Amino acid sequence: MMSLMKMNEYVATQEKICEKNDYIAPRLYDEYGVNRGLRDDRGVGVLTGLTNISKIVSSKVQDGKKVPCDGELWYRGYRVENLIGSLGEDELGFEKVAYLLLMGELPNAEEQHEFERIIGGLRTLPSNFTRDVIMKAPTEDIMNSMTRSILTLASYDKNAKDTGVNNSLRQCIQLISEFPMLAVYGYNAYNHYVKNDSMFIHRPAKNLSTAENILMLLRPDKKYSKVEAKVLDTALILHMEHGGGNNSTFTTRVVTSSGSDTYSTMAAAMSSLKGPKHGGANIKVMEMMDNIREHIKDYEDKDEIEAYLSKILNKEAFDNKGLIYGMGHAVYSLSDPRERVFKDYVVKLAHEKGREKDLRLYENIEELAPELIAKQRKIFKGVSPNVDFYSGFVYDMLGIPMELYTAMFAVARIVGWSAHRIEELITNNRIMRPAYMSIMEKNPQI
Ligand SMILES: CC(=O)SCCNC(=O)CCNC(=O)[C@H](O)C(C)(C)COP(=O)(O)OP(=O)(O)OC[C@H]1O[C@@H](n2cnc3c(N)ncnc32)[C@H](O)[C@@H]1OP(=O)(O)O
Ligand SMILES: O=C([O-])CC(=O)C(=O)O
Repeated sequence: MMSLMKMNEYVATQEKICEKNDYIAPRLYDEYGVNRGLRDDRGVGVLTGLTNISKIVSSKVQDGKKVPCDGELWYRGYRVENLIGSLGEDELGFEKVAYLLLMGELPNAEEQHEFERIIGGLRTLPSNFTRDVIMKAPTEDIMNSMTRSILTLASYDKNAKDTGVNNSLRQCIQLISEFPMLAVYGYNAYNHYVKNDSMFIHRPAKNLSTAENILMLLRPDKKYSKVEAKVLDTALILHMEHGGGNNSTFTTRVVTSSGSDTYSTMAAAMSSLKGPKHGGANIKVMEMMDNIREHIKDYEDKDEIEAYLSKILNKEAFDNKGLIYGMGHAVYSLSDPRERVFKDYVVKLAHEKGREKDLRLYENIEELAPELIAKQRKIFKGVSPNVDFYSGFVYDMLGIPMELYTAMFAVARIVGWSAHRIEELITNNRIMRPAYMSIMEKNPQI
């Protein structure tokens, strides 16, 4: 077999050839009227579908002109903050909101109880699945581990290929129940085999909610407080759904439209979500914050913080990608409503846990970064902190390990993906096939 060094040398040379042959001048996109990233030059997405599942508002019309406004997120006709606010102090809402998104209407008490009983009853994996699949080849990349598990679960489903609506709904509900186990057990395997820590695998409880199960499965003593369960439950509700155009949900709709099965569709959506510009940003924010802490002496010194953020933007620091993670959004302009809900929890938890110093650093970045990005980039719609600027800080204060942050997003977003798969199956029935303008030159020599 070729050595890694030789292979690296080979691809370093070939990379230059690819760069020469694959380069397309940005001006050609304007010339041919092609919207890069399926968005126009003001960042507005190309219209590709209709949905009843959720609505995102980021601008309104004032005196006949479209102007940016504070962000709003609606699930099936209800504002997400109102849904969260309508729950009792100790009431956990993941299952109720999941029912709303999947079925299109709020459940009555009996329907909710039945749905919770079904979700609870499905919290089980095939015999030896944890040992034979999850424990094999442990990795810190829990999204990869989960994706592998999802694809393998197809082999245990006698009806895996049936893409009918009712079979797909059954598979989606089953995966929603199984995701917390795939995530936590994947982490447990990594924690033991890679980090040399102790191994424990708790069984999930039928009568506990999704958030409680996650905390219980994660902790050696299975204990958690009501407040911790409430905070995690809220985080999951906030991450459940975000329209048809976000990268992973669009992936769900594209793959569904080809007639593929539920397992393959969800595996594709997972692969999209883990990207650092999408769901993977929650891990990146934490890595970036660690990096900033290492390079900043005074968390109160705004000049020092600004200078380091400038270096990040100029690709001279952190991962040299030029992005300040947790900032900016493809749709929101002035604010992301979910960030505001997270911020309330962050403030409460940071005081309880003695993390005020960290909170100050976050708040200073929250204040400085949008202005800096707006100064250095071409931003038409405004830039503000997104849902994941604070989510990692919250998870950290709940004792959830960083490797699981994007997986927590997936545990929630599979609900939205499922709703969109069902909507696509019921309403569309046409393969998605956009066009690419070919600028290739024909070579008549052979
Ligand atoms: C759950 C979620 O998916 S929320 C998003 C999570 N992602 C992140 O936090 C990663 C950091 N943020 C980003 O990369 C971007 O803001 C995205 C991917 C979320 C949205 O990207 P876009 O819609 O292309 O943003 P927008 O149109 O406002 O960008 C305009 C310019 O500002 C840049 N920009 C936007 N956000 C940032 C940022 N946080 N840091 C640096 N530059 C940024 C864009 O790269 C673009 O630059 P370019 O013209 O040189 O290509
Ligand atoms: O909508 C998007 O582009 C990103 C997303 O999924 C979210 O913010 O939850």
